[in-house]
Amino acid sequence: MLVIGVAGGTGSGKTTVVQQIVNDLPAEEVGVISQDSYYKDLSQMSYDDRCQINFDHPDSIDFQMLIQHIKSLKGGKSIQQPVYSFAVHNRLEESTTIEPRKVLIVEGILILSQPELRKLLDLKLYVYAESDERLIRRLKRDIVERGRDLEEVIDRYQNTLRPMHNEFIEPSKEFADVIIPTHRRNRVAVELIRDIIDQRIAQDQ
Ligand SMILES: Nc1ncnc2c1ncn2[C@@H]1O[C@H](COP(=O)(O)OP(=O)(O)O)[C@@H](O)[C@H]1O
Ligand SMILES: O=c1ccn([C@@H]2O[C@H](COP(=O)(O)O)[C@@H](O)[C@H]2O)c(=O)[nH]1
Repeated sequence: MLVIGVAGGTGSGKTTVVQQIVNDLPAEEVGVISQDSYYKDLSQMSYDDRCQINFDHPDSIDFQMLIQHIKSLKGGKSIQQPVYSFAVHNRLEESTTIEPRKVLIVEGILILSQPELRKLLDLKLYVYAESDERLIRRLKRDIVERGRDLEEVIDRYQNTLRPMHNEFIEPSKEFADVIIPTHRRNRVAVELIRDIIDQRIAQDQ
């Protein structure tokens, strides 16, 4: 199995790049897991308390479970991936079955920040966009898709998102094999990654 890690700040375009890569591959050969599914279970807290959590700090993620799940998939076993709701800031009761595939893409802001996790990655990508562009994208997305308002997004950006980005995410760029700029749609970078994946799939046949 080829395991590809895709990191980058919020709004950098990770999900979009992963989608472009996946669209070009046969569905039965590629699986995607998102770091967002591994936010810790906060059921014991009230909604108001959950709203105060720093969701950009590595401690908010159950990396042990994520690492265990990648190891299981590498070992040919399926996993039950938790389902996370941004609307309620919590894990839901249900889970999603993910089957092992030839290619596994693991995507999320902090994917390159954890040494134990990095060891499991065969190819490390960092998706890059300027911070003002990321903030604009995040504002639009969170208001339209995640039920936030302007004040909430700006407050989180200033208090947790920006400092955590500077402390944990931006420095993890040094571990990337390839940095993908997304100030515009970047077809060439996606084709490059696709070629690497094609070669690996062909080798395994
Ligand atoms: N290259 C790009 N140019 C313009 N908009 C983009 C680009 N890449 C992503 N977007 C938009 O920015 C928003 C955030 O992108 P997304 O892929 O969800 O980022 P991430 O997963 O890194 O948070 C989405 O609305 C997406 O359509
Ligand atoms: O309950 C939550 C959990 C996380 N967030 C924010 O999500 C982003 C990470 O997701 P991306 O898709 O990479 O943008 C992170 O910056 C958290 O602040 C949230 O708003 N609510």
